[in-house]
Amino acid sequence: MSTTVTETVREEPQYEYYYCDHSWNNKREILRGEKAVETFDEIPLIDVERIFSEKYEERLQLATEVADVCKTVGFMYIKNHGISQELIDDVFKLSRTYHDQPLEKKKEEYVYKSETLRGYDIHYTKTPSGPAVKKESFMYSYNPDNDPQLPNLTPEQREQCIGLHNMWPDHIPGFEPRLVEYFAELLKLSRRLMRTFALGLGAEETYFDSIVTAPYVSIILQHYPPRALGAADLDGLGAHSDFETFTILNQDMVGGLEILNKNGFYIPAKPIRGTFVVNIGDFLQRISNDIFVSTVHRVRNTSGLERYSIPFFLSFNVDAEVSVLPTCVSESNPARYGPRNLHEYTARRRQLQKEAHEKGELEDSLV
Ligand SMILES: O=C(O)CCC(=O)C(=O)O
Ligand SMILES: [Fe+2]
Repeated sequence: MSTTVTETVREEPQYEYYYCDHSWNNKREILRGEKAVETFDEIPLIDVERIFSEKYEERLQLATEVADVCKTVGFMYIKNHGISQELIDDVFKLSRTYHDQPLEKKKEEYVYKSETLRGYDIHYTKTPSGPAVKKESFMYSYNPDNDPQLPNLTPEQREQCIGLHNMWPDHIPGFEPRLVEYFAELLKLSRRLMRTFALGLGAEETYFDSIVTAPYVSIILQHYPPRALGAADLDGLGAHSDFETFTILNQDMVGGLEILNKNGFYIPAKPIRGTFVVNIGDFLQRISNDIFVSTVHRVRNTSGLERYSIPFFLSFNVDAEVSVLPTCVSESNPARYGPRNLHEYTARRRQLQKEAHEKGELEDSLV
């Protein structure tokens, strides 16, 4: 009898639940035992120096390598990306300076003071001795006035660039100018990478150029304190997929980011100095007709140290209706999705967040 019970339990499919499309009801089956498939157990490192090459053949070769990883892992480290280590070190210093301030000071830029939810946010977890900070963040977004490639916008298009309403802690010397400089550098890199993805999906290199002229982009200065003793939630950031086109993540040397492989194992994205982690988001998966994969990941800071990371999320221009790429469909594999405006989707997300906050319903935020 007991054997039968054990076997029944073993046969039950198991799922990893994750946050996507406004809900935690998304699940991936964990493929173990006989169901296990070939999957990754490490994150590839790609030298992207060829992104700057004058030779089309070299850029194409890089795009093919990158696309192989986007189809299987959805995550990669990139090195030789052209962004100075001095600038990277400076933005981490500024992030530490910001987060080291007293809570009341940080709340001067509290997201719920802002129409567009830019600024400071904080999440707590329960512990036997009361709430403990799980993660806090400072977010800022694309401001067309700071784009090194100034866009030509109508007043309506300009008004939709929510980074015009960024909130800055003016009392921290150099904070805004250095972070704006970092944003501009990453914007340039991301436009190059978008070309690499276009090529990797079999399209013209410039396929996306006209819809990343004034894109919706955000940077978050994330701070994960060491996990509190007896914390109800082991995650600093729960399992989720990113919803934009792709993310360029800059992490410090502490570690804690983990990537879910197909057999349900979380693979650590160990920090490698001088690299960024780049991962595909849901929207690029969607418009690639699921050829590229948006992989679930989470952050668990078990180090006992403060952890800082700085993700950069790239979307398209606010008025871009984007369809599945023609190169990703065929007669036998038609488009699985219709056109979508990612900006409307993100506006809806902000609206839901605001409503949940007003009702005091944010599940893990006891603010
Ligand atoms: O902090 C990290 O390493 C990852 C952050 C992340 O996944 C996110 O903000 O979407
Ligand atoms: Fe993420």
